[in-house]
Amino acid sequence: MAKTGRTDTANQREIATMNQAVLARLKADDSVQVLVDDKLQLFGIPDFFSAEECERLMKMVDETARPSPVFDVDYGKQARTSYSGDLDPYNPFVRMLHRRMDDLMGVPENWGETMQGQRYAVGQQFKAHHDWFDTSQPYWTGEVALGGQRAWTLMVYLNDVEEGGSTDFPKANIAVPPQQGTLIAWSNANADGKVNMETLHAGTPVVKGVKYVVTRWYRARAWY
Ligand SMILES: O=C(O)CCC(=O)C(=O)O
Ligand SMILES: [Fe+2]
Repeated sequence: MAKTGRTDTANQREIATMNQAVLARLKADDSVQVLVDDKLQLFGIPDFFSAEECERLMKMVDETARPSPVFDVDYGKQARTSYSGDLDPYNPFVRMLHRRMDDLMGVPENWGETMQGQRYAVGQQFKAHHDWFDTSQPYWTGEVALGGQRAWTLMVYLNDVEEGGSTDFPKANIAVPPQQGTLIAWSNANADGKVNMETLHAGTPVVKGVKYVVTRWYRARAWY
């Protein structure tokens, strides 16, 4: 599991402000289901992407996905055995979906990272981790100078998985099953803008079939 934690106090304040606005917006949105609202804030929206959009994205993931540990941030040895890759941020279809997510959140496009696609074959998984950057890693110096911490996570399941592959939040005792088009969103921080350790989560091993997801992380300020 990645070491998690600090960010500077200015970034904490930015995250706290963002959190308040985003939480109010999501709770006022009829399409949004509140899945957890005590230890962490976790929301779900069925059919956020259409089946056609999911099919198109899965093809794009197949074109970009490579073994995750080779080029991604270090989540710890073998924590992540899926294949992953960033989608093309200039692709009009990707941008259209980015904007839909930004509108849900009520934040500018350049607060969101480019959607990252992931494909898990049978047996592949993403072991329990936090999405917060590991501040002990060399890449952190660059990240803090740019967008700061990953304040929010949005994830969309692109297909139904025959067996396995749920996203588990062990501290909140909830397992979200993959369902095509469903978006889940959670804040990685507490109200004070500091990391919420209860957001520990895992992509559990696929037992049968294959699993495709896209993830878009949001900072609390522009990162490009
Ligand atoms: O695939 C999942 O269910 C979880 C993925 C995840 O946690 C991540 O991409 O950070
Ligand atoms: Fe994650």
